[in-house]
Amino acid sequence: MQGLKPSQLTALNRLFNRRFPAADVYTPEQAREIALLSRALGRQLGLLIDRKGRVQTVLVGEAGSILIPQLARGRSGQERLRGLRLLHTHLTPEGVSQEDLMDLLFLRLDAVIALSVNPAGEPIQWQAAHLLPRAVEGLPYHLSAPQAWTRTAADFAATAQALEDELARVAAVGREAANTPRALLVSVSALPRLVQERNLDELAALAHTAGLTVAGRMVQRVTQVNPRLILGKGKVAELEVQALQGRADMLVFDGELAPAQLHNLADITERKVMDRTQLILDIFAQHAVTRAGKLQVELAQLRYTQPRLVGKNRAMDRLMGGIGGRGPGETKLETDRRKIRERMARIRTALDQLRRQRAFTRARRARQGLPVAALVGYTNAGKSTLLNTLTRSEVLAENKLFATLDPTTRRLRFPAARELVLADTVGFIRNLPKELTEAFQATLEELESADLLLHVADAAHPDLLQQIAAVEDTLTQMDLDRVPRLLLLNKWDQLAAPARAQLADALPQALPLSAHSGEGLPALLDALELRLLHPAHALVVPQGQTPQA
Ligand SMILES: Nc1nc2c(ncn2[C@@H]2O[C@H](COP(=O)(O)OP(=O)(O)OP(=O)(O)O)[C@@H](O)[C@H]2O)c(=O)[nH]1
Ligand SMILES: [Mg+2]
Repeated sequence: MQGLKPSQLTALNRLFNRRFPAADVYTPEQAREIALLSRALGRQLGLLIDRKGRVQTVLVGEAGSILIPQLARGRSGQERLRGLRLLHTHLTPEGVSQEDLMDLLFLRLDAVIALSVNPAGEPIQWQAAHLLPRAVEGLPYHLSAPQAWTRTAADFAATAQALEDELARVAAVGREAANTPRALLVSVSALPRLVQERNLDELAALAHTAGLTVAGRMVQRVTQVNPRLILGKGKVAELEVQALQGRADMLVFDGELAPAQLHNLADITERKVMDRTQLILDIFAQHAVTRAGKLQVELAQLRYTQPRLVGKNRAMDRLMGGIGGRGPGETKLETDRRKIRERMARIRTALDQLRRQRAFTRARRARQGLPVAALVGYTNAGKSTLLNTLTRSEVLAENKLFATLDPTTRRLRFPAARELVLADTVGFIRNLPKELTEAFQATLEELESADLLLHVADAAHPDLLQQIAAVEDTLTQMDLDRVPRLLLLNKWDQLAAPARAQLADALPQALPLSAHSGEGLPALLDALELRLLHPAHALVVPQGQTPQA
C-alpha cells in the first residue's frame, strides 16, 4: 500500500478484528471508525464481510471508486451467492452507484452497502442493494431507500439466505436434466433479428448434441460488432443476471469470438464462455472414435485455443478444455504454449502416418475394383440411416447433429454378385469453422476416391435450400465438385402432397426418398447400378440429367 502512514496501516489492520452484528449494518462505533479513516485517507474504504460478520478483506480505493480484486471462487455453485457483502464508504453524499451495482451482479455479492461520509469524516447515510431471484419491473436487484446512518437495522445475511433458497427452489423444479451443464445462448450481430433467431435454433441443436441444457437465449442486434469487446459491460451485466436467474453455468456465443473478445468477456464474467466453433470442436471431441478422428479433433482444438491464450490468466481454466474440461482423448489440454507446439507437431506426424495407411487401404480397394459411393450432406440429414437401410447395418443413427464423425463403409450387394462400397461421412454444417475444414480433410479424404457422391438432404427441413447450398460450397472448397453427384431428398415421408409437388418442381434432378419408409429406394438402387456398375453407360450421361431408361 503506497502513501499510507504507519498509523493508518495499523488502523486498517485493526478493521480485520471487528466483528459485525448479524442483523445490523454495523455498530455505531464501527460506522464512525470507517468513516473517519476513509476521510483521513481521502479514499473509499471497503470491507467484505461474511455471513458470520467477520471481515474477510479490507479494500482501499481511490477518492471516487473502489476496485474489488479477484475473489476466491469458494462458493462457486451458480445458484449461490458469494456469501460476502461489501460495506464501503463514499466520500460524497451519493448512494449506491452504477459501479457498485456491477460489482453486486458480477461478483454475486450478498449485498452492497454505500455509506456516505461528510467532509468532517462523519457518517451521514447509507443505501444498500441486493439481488432478486427474478427481475421486478426490469430490475434484477432491489435498491433500498437511503437511510440515516443511525438506523442500523438490516439483515443482509438473512436476505441472502432467502434469495439462495428461492434460487434453489426454482432450480429443483426443473431438476430432471440433473448435472447437465446449462447454457445461455447469445447472438450478437448486425444480422436481422429473425436470422439471428434461426442461427440460435441451430446453436441450440448443437448445444443439445453437446449434452448441454439450454437455459435461455439472448439476441442483441448491433450496427457493428466491436472487435475488442463483443458486448458493453451493461449488456454483459444483463446476461449475467439472465444467467443467474436461468441458472446457466456457461455463455455460448453464436459465431466465433476473437481472442480479444473472449478475454474481455472472461475478465468481466465468471461464467464459462464458449463460442460456436468451440462447441462444434467439443462435439467432435465427444464423438470421435478412431485414432485419426481423435487426433484431428485434438489438433483442431489446439489450433483454436493457441491464439486465445495470453499468459497465465485466471480465465484460462474457463477458456480451456471445452465443456466441463472435456478435452480430446480424455486428456486435459495443455496450457503451456511450448508444450502445445510440441504436441501439435507430434499429432501431425501421427496423422501423416495414418493417412499413408489409409491411402494404402484405398489403393487395395481400388485393386479389387469395387466402385465407391459416398454419402455426404448436412448434419442430421439422414446419411447414416440411409446407409443402415440400404445395407441393413447398424451404424449409429441418432437425432443429433454430428452423430457420425468417422468414416464408415459398408458393402452393398447387387444381384449377380456385383457389389459397391457405400461410405458414410461426417455431416456438413454452415460456416464450418476453418480450423475444422482443414483438420477434417483426412476424414473426408475418402471422398476424393469416391466414384459418386450421394448428397443426402433433409427435405423436411425449413432450411433445405440453404443446407444444400452449404454442402455444395464446402464440396467446392474441397475441390470435390468434380466428383459426380446425385442429390437425394430424404425424409420424403414427412412431407404432404403439396410440399412434395413443390420440391419436385424446384429440384427436378433430385431423387425423393425416405430412409424410414423405404419409398424411393428402388429408384436409388437403379441409379447406383446404372452409374456405378455400368460405367460405360454412366460416362455418356451428362451430369445432373436423369438417364433415359
Ligand atoms: N422421418 C424421417 N426421419 C429420418 C429419415 N432418415 C433419417 N431420419 C431421422 O433423422 C435423424 C438423423 O439421422 P442420421 O442418419 O443420424 O443423420 P446423419 O445425416 O447421419 O447425421 P450426422 O451423422 O449427425 O451428420 C434420425 O433421428 C433419423 O431417425 C427419413 O427418411 N424420414
Ligand atoms: Mg450420421
